Amino acid sequence: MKSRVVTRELRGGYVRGADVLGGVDFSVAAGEIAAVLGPNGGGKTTLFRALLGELPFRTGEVTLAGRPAYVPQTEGARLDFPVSAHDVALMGAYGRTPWFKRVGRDDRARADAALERVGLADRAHARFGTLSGGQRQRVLIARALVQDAPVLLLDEPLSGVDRPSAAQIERVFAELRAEGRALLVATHDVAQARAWPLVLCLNHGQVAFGPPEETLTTDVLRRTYGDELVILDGAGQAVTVACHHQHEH
Ligand SMILES: Nc1ncnc2c1ncn2[C@@H]1O[C@H](COP(=O)(O)OP(=O)(O)OP(=O)(O)O)[C@@H](O)[C@H]1O
Repeated sequence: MKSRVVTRELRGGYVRGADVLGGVDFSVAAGEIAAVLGPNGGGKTTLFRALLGELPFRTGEVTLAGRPAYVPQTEGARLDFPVSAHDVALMGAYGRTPWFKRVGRDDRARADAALERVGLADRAHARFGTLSGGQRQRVLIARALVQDAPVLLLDEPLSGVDRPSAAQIERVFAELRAEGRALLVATHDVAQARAWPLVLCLNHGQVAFGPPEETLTTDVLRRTYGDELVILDGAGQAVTVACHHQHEH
């Protein structure tokens, strides 16, 4: 299968020489989804910034099928801007619109279609800040759909969202995979990662990369999170890591 993202010996950080990412090697093919697991400050967002070309210092190789779309956590979004869900989705078209042109009718239609895909056609004119956390997350995914990128980088898209939003988001993930896109999803949910074909475990450097049966072992999770955070089920299988994030719901 054709690779959409490949990194070789990727290192990088914010200050020259102080690597936050130390040697990351992985490859995600068209139609695949990879969970990116790691503790708080483990380097998940930094990896995404490296793939977006935004990191001040980077060495090694990154091969991408095209510019990736980044879907941030909705918690970081400003809620007081007077923008509608449609305005936010339309922002996905800005990257391909020259500064001297207005966003065209086609892109407006794409924004409508993207909101429809995430189940928010009826909220298109609602103010972004008045939507629920899960709905805002879906709008941010709609923005990425408008961008039409071959690779999507999503920062904890399922964390703290309501159940209907989570179901809708997972449906869209399945569609995006069927379209041959590659998805990297930062998550704290080990059980979720177990359901996906690939897992990348990061703790400043790469701890493991591969299918969940190889990567989600107790040993790997302990090296990723530290002993005290890994919770085992009756069969000794690591099921979760103690939550180190305070998410608002
Ligand atoms: N802009 C920045 N300047 C300097 N250091 C930074 C910057 N952003 C992050 N770091 C540092 O890089 C390291 C990795 O942070 P990063 O945000 O990538 O982790 P993360 O895995 O995404 O964590 P979280 O789960 O909290 O989102 C941390 O030690 C952090 O302090």
